[in-house]
Amino acid sequence: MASPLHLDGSDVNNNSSIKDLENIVEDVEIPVIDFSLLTEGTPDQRYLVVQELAKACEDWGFFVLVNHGVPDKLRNALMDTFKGFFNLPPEDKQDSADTHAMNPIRYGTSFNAKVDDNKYWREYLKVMTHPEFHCPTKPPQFREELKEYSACIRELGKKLLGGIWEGLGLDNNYMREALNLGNCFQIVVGNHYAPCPQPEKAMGLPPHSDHGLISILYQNDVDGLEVQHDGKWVRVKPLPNSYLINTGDQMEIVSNGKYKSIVHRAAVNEKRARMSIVTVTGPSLDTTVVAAPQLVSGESPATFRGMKYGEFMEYQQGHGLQEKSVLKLLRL
Ligand SMILES: O=C(O)CCC(=O)C(=O)O
Ligand SMILES: [Fe+2]
Repeated sequence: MASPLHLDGSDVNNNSSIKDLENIVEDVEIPVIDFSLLTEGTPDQRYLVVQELAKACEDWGFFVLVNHGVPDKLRNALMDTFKGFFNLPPEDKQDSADTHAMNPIRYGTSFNAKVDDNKYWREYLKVMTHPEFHCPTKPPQFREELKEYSACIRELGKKLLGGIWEGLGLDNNYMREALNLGNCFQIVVGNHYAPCPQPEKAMGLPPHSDHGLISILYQNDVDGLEVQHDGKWVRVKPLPNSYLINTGDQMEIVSNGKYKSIVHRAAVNEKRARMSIVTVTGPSLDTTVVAAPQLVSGESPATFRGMKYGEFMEYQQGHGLQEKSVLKLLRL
């Protein structure tokens, strides 16, 4: 795949401090959660995996999910189809050009090329798939595959969230209603990071947290995701066929700060194109998200003021991406 970016300086991030290259570690054990125990385990196994999930969310905000049940064939087909989209002639991709944060289909480079001071070495396609399903018309197989994939990930997400609420001592039905998860917002993001001639000077995505409740990510066989943990950047090496799950800003609000959204970034390399597909799941866009009342008390007052999820997302997507900048605005 040819890179849509240029090395005239404008697309390479010259701000090397952002990279913090000294501080990257690889040999850290990231929590692994066996999804099948949550759905098919004995009551004892389920109890234990809910505890593991709670610990992973509290200590990391990030974990590897295995035995998730999403067919490999479907995942691989969709990855190929996203690749097919990025390979289309520029004019076809420009039909979906990112002009506004709330457009249901958005293609672009960097994060928000209109406002980014430094451009990121990334090409993306963001497609809203729930409560209304959207899809680009090319490649022709996109619609069917994305429909099936997004439905599959919604199911997975609902079950994972169920386990997370349980670990927080919250009632699943209550949370479904409070966050209007029947109309949950879902967006599928394809990222393409072409080989970069000067990877030491560029970033694919800068340090940021995701806006939703949880994000469910998989990548091709090229690493590059780094997550912030205990003051270090941990380079993630996924297990074969796994998903990488991270908690987002709405989870931090709902859990009243107990489960922090994890700050992560994407590094690029000189040799091989990297691709990732990230599905972000959140409450319905019109839900005003606040801490679950059961987690607020005299000793633990609410940490964030409420904001409609749709407004939160629009603000985050319409500005430059910077750590947890939107969440910080809501801190009480
Ligand atoms: O490509 C990756 O590994 C990270 C992508 C990401 O963080 C995002 O799309 O929000
Ligand atoms: Fe992200």
